[in-house]
Formats: sequence, C-alpha cells, structure tokens
Amino acid sequence: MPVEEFVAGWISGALGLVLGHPFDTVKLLGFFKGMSFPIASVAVANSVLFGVYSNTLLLLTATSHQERRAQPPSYTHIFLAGCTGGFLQAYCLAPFDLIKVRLQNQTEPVAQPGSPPPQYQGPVHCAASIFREEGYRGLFRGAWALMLRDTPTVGIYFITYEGLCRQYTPEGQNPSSATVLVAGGFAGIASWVAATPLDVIKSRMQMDGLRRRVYQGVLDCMMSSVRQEGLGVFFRGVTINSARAFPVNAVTFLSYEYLLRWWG
Ligand SMILES: C[N+](C)(C)CCCC[C@H](N)C(=O)O
Repeated sequence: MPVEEFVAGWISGALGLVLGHPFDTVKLLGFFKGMSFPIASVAVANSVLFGVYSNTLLLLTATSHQERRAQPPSYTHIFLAGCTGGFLQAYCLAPFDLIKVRLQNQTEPVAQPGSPPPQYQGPVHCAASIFREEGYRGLFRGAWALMLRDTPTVGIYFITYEGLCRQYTPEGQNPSSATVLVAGGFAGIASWVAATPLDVIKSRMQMDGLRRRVYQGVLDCMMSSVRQEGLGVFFRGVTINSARAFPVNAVTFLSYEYLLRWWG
C-alpha cells in the first residue's frame, strides 16, 4: 500500500489546521485555546482522508497518483474513493472531534471571578472523564452524525477539486499552484456548505449526555431542532465554515500536491 499519500495528508492537514484554528474557535470566542490537540487529531484525520482516497482510487482504477495526470480517473471513481475516505476518517476522528467540541464549548469569553473551574482540564482529562462517566461508547457520541456528514461531503470535496483542476489545466499537465490553491479553496467551501446541516446536528449530539440525555438519535435531534428553531438551524455557522474552509483547504491541497511531486 503506497504510504506517501498518508504522510503527505498528515503534513498538509496540520498546515491547513494552523490557518483554520482561529476560525474554528472564533464561534466560541476562544481563539488559540488548545492548539496542539487539534493539530495532532486533524493531522491524523487528514492522513486517513488522503491516504484512503488515493489507495481506493488505486484499487478502482489501477493507477497510482503518478499516473493519474496521464490517465485521469472518472468522476464516479473519484466520488466513490472520496466517500470511502470520508467514512473511514470520520470513524478515526470521532473521539477526537468529540473532545474538541466538549473543550471548545466550555470556553468562557471572560473568566468570571469566583466561577467554578472548567469541567475538563485538557484533552486527556476530558477523554478520561467521558470514559469514566459515559463509558467507551460515550467516546463515540455523535459518531453516526459525523459519518453521515463526512461520507458524501468528502466525495463532493474531491469531485470539486479535480473538476476545477481539470477545467484550468492543459491535458496531461500538472495544475499550477494558483489553480491548486483556488480549486482546493472552493473544494473546501463546497464540501462545508453541504456538510453544515449535519455538522450542526453532530455537535448537538456530542454535547448531549453531558447533564442529561435529550435526543434519542440523529433523526430525533434533527426533528426537535427544526421544530424549535426552524429550517434555518441547518445553516447555522455556514458563513464561518466557508470562510475557514477556503484558506485551510487551499493550503492543504497545495502542500499535499507539492509533497507528492517532491517525493516523485
Ligand atoms: C467533509 N468536511 C466538509 C467536513 C471536511 C472536508 C475537508 C477537510 C479539511 N481538513 C477541513 O477541515 O476543512
């Protein structure tokens, strides 16, 4: 199994994250709080995403990444490989994403004097507390919603990226840096716009169970959110998600492409 895609995915994910982290946390006014933990987890997830995508394409089309410019894979194969990558990365990401959401949600904009200390002291303490209070399955709270969010939307991610690259690149050539940046940025926006409805539901499921269980499952969470807040609830955060997605994914794809070219 070619491993360079996993390594390139690892590094490019980390670079993208450094850029995206302030956007990710600004929703909750915490800014650079807890940077090292997301770096590690996003790097792992991105490595799985790109590694599985590329190796699934290899299985489906029998072309390695070096051969793909000369023999471009079909969009159906790109979509299927993307969905596979999205599905498996969601599984690996689930506990890390849960911890991230729990830590971000306890961020107070201004520490209130005399207020009780935060429930979780850091990622390890958070994981241990969830395990103690909610069991092993507690670490996978919201994982279904995460898989539903990422399986189709990572397919959309790679289709958009490849489609835009092909549009602006003469046949058989490598896309220019500008093309990779723009195609990567728009791939990020397209997949995040599509992912936002389930992203909202996923985060609610992950926060559920902290005090008492409110939702029965993904569908129940969707229904009660719509009932209480209207359809607009599915677009909560779509602007900030898109603003974050452009630079993060422009840098992710640029570094991924260049690392692979550099390694041959
Ligand atoms: C599928 N979904 C839209 C959720 C993410 C796809 C892009 C992944 C990238 N690491 C990022 O964080 O933007």
